[in-house]
Amino acid sequence: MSILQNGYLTLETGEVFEGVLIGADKDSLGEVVFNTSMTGYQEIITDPSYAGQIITFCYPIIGSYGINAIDNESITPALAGVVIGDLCETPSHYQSVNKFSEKLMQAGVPGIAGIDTRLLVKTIRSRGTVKGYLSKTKNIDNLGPDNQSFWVDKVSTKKIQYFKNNGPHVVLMDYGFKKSILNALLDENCAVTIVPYHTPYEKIKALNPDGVLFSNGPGDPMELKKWFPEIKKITQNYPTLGICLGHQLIALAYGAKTEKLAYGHRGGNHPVKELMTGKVKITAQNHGYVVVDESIDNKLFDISYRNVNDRSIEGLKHKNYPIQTVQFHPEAHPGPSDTEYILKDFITQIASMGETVYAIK
Ligand SMILES: NC(=O)CC[C@H](N)C(=O)O
Repeated sequence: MSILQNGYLTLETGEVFEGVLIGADKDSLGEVVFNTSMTGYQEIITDPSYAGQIITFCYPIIGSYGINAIDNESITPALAGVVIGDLCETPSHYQSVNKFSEKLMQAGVPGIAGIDTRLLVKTIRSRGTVKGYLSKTKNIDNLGPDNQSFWVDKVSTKKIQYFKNNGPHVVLMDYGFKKSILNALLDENCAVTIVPYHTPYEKIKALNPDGVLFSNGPGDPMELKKWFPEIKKITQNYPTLGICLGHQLIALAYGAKTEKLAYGHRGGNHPVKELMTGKVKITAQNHGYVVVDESIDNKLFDISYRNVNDRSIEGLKHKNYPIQTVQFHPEAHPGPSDTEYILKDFITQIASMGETVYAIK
């Protein structure tokens, strides 16, 4: 049992929040973001897309249903820290095997509890996403060593992994994929090959996939600029689905631009409108960047989904190639599964295309 120690979250804009340190005993610098989901803290802290970020949980009590053995989205949490209101140290759930604070400790992730998260979120909303420093001391003048890093390289697989199955073969381009994406493919009987993010077209071709899925992942999509030509080539040769970072990368590979949102979309209740049908779906989201509306070549792409709150781009469909991309998370986890049909439709599509080869335009 550790002795509670006071600590501080210092924002680069000067605000200081005092609380109690939890988790790993170390200082940490990261982009301070917030997630509005009411449940799903385990999936959130293990989602590799949060690498390098300090997550503020808007829900006031964290830890009440513990940590279970099945809901991790990756083996090692990559986030820089967590900020919470009340910490529950007496979890109650039949599947719970661990406490939230112990999970943080084991994962080497520092955190701070007892924070007025409403005030912190209001501050981020007015300032835009800011950097913050978690530490035992106030660091108003010095935010500590910068942890700027190419996070995709840190969280992507180092070696090719293959999952045998009877259904269509999907290559999963791993920018820091969530386990739920792999599970959704395996549940539909897909054979899956997970490949590192820098895998070129020729190597993908040698794997002979029926379709390619570009995963979610951390950081600024422009960091992957060097690989845009290969990404474009892959999408011109295989039916493609892009999720979140994958969506941004495909848009960029075709000449669109991305920009940073003021404070991102992170939560489990983001309404998006499917433009073809006018139907609104409630989606799980976690992104700080977005594809710039005016930068999309409307001779190449149709906009398939828009966010109902801010009208930002939530999905694209290529006019000639079987390429579909979504900014939100059809695999859910945590959050609603209203859009899981997107993954199912992709698998049905690649299964029905079989050996079809289509000419590059
Ligand atoms: N979940 C993701 O794939 C996030 C994509 C990207 N890192 C962003 O923040 O916009």
